[in-house]
Formats: sequence, C-alpha cells, structure tokens
Amino acid sequence: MSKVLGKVYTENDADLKYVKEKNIAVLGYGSQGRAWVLNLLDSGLNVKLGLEREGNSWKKAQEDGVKPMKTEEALKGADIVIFLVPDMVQRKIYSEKVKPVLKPGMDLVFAHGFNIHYKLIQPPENVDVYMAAPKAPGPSVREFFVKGGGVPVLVGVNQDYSGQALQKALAIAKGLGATKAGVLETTFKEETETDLMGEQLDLVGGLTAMLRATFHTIVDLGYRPEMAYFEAINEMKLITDQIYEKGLSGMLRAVSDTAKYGGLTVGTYVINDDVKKRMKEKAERIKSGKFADEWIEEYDEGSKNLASLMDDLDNSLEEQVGRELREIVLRGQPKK
Ligand SMILES: NC(=O)c1ccc[n+]([C@@H]2O[C@H](COP(=O)([O-])OP(=O)(O)OC[C@H]3O[C@@H](n4cnc5c(N)ncnc54)[C@H](O)[C@@H]3O)[C@@H](O)[C@H]2O)c1
Ligand SMILES: CC(C)(O)[C@@H](O)C(=O)O
Ligand SMILES: [Mg+2]
Ligand SMILES: [Mg+2]
Repeated sequence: MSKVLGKVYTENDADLKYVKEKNIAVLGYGSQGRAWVLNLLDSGLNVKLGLEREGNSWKKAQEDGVKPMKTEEALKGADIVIFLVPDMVQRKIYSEKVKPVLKPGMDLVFAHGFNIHYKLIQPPENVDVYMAAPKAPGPSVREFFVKGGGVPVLVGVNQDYSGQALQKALAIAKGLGATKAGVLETTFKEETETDLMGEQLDLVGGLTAMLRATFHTIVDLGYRPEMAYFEAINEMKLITDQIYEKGLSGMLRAVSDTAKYGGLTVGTYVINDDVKKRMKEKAERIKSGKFADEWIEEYDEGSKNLASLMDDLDNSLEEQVGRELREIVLRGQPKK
C-alpha cells in the first residue's frame, strides 16, 4: 500500500470490456495519435483513424499499415471520439465535425484537458467526457508498449453521463499499456494546469533555457562550442536517465563527490528564490487562464512568434554544433 500516492490502478483494476464492443474514432496521427492508434489496435479494439487531409499523417499511417479515412467517415457510427489533433485545432474539429454527429451516450476523450478546462469545447450534458493523459511524449507511449510495458497515464472524468466513464477511461489506459505501469486519477483542472506548469517551467521551457544559458556561458569564456555542447547539453540525457531510474539522490550518488558538492552548492545559487518567484508568477498565469488566452490569441494570429522562436533556435550555434555532434554520439548508442 502506498504511503504517499492516492489509488494506483494496475492491470486487474481495468477491463477492456468497457470499450471492446465500441467503435472508436481517433482523430489525428501525430505524436500521440500514432501511438494511440497502434497500441489500441494491438490491444484488439475497434479503431478508425480520421484525418482532415491526405497529408503527411495520412502517408505515415499507410506506411504503418493503418487505413486512414476522412474525419467524417471515421465519425460514422462512432461511440467514442478521441481528440489527438493539436490542442488549438480541437475546438474547430469539434464544432465543425463532431458536434453535428454527436448523439446522447457518446464519449469525448482527451489526452490533455486544455479544451475542456478552458471551455473551448462545451459538450452537452448527455455525453461522457474523460481523459487518459500519458505522462510521456508520444513516441515513448508506443516504444514502451512494443517492449511489453507502458507509460504512466492520468485518468480523469469531467462528465459521467453513463455512470461508467472512469471504467472506460481505465480501459483506454489499459489499451495504451499504462496499467502495466500504473494509472493515477486526476481532474481536468489539475491535469491541465500541472501539465502546463511542468512543460513551461521545467521539462520544455526551463530545461531548454538552462541548457542554452550554460552552453553560452562556457562558449563566452572562450571554450570551444563542441566542448560546451557535450558538457551543457548532450550529457543531460544520461543524468536524467539516472534521475528517472533512481531519483534525485540516486543520480547524485552516481556522480563524483566533486560533482555532488559543486552541484548542490551552486545549483541553488543559480536557481534561487528570484527564479522561483518568476516561476510562481508564470504558474499563477496558467492558473488564472491568462496563458491560455495568450496562446489562443497567438494561434489565431498565425503563430508567428512561435515560428520565429523555433527559427532562432534552429539557427543557433548550439543547434549547429549539436547536429554534427549527435551523429558521433548516436553512432555509439547501444543497439536496440
Ligand atoms: N505530444 C505529446 O507527447 C503529448 C503528450 C501528452 C499529451 N498530449 C496531447 O495530445 C494531443 C495531441 O497532441 P500531439 O502533440 O500528439 O499533436 P501533433 O501535433 O503531434 O499531431 C497532430 C495531428 O493532427 C493533425 N493536424 C495538425 N494540424 C491540423 C489542423 N489544422 N487540422 C486538422 N488536423 C491537424 C496532424 O496532421 C497530426 O495528425 C494534445 O491534446 C496534446 O496536448 C501530447
Ligand atoms: C510531452 C509533454 C511535454 O509532457 C506534453 O505535456 C506535451 O504537451 O507535449
Ligand atoms: Mg502538455
Ligand atoms: Mg505533459
């Protein structure tokens, strides 16, 4: 029995029978969509893949042996609709394609709570709304499953018209392989806000900024960029692998005493209370909905800032060096 965690659902707590006879339409075949379609099909579920265009996702699905079809076609007779198009696209597909064919008793399923929590999608009361949110990038959702495991998933219920929404969320999570690890329960509010906080402050935003700042600090002192790339960026994976398997103190025990002492004393000097104050400010912005408003406005105006930030990153010295160094590093990776 866990001392800290709430209920953790595993294999025997979830039954595929709750979704086995249902027609499932998965919309989108990107990072998560590909993993979900392939895992759910391999788990023996009735899945149709619906896409808007015959573009890259369509081709990729065909290469994977999946038969894509137009969104309208996949939605015909669907009992469960899974939204795996980008968060900013979901409201359009919902209002133009899903809403017109929505029938009482159907299920709307999400991998992230954004559209429901921030009310971009407001479903009628007579449908179930639930989530199965993988706590991992899409490619890992597939890779873990193929190797006989699964990544942890959070399930949450926003509307329980059928009285079975939680069982169905757990069944979908099981189909993804997640009950091999563990499934925890959450709410749309908690998942949406904490997911955004994690990816902005740390996983995606904070991490990228910290790696780049360390790289430039070293380069600006006259050291060669390739040395800076190895020290500031490349080795991060191996350090986070240690954290993933053994926790923060386990990682510290795997490095030298010199690294331990230097790391523990300097880390908190760099990431100090000032930084934490700014983190709190941005976390509050997520909680208040202001980040969502800003992101929706940016998207509606063509995501120009996002494109220019990605361009700057692609053209940066660290990415130029990284592209060449990764060829060397990846050559030495253990064979899968
Ligand atoms: N990427 C992740 O690892 C990850 C992790 C957890 C949760 N999620 C959530 O999963 C959902 C899907 O995100 P993703 O990152 O897998 O998406 P993605 O951007 O990788 O894939 C999007 C899919 O939608 C299609 N698409 C893109 N723009 C479109 C448009 N304008 N109209 C119609 N179709 C369009 C693409 O062709 C592709 O098939 C989101 O709710 C996201 O928050 C993602
Ligand atoms: C993989 C992440 C960052 O955890 C996910 O939340 C996303 O939005 O892609
Ligand atoms: Mg996210
Ligand atoms: Mg996340």
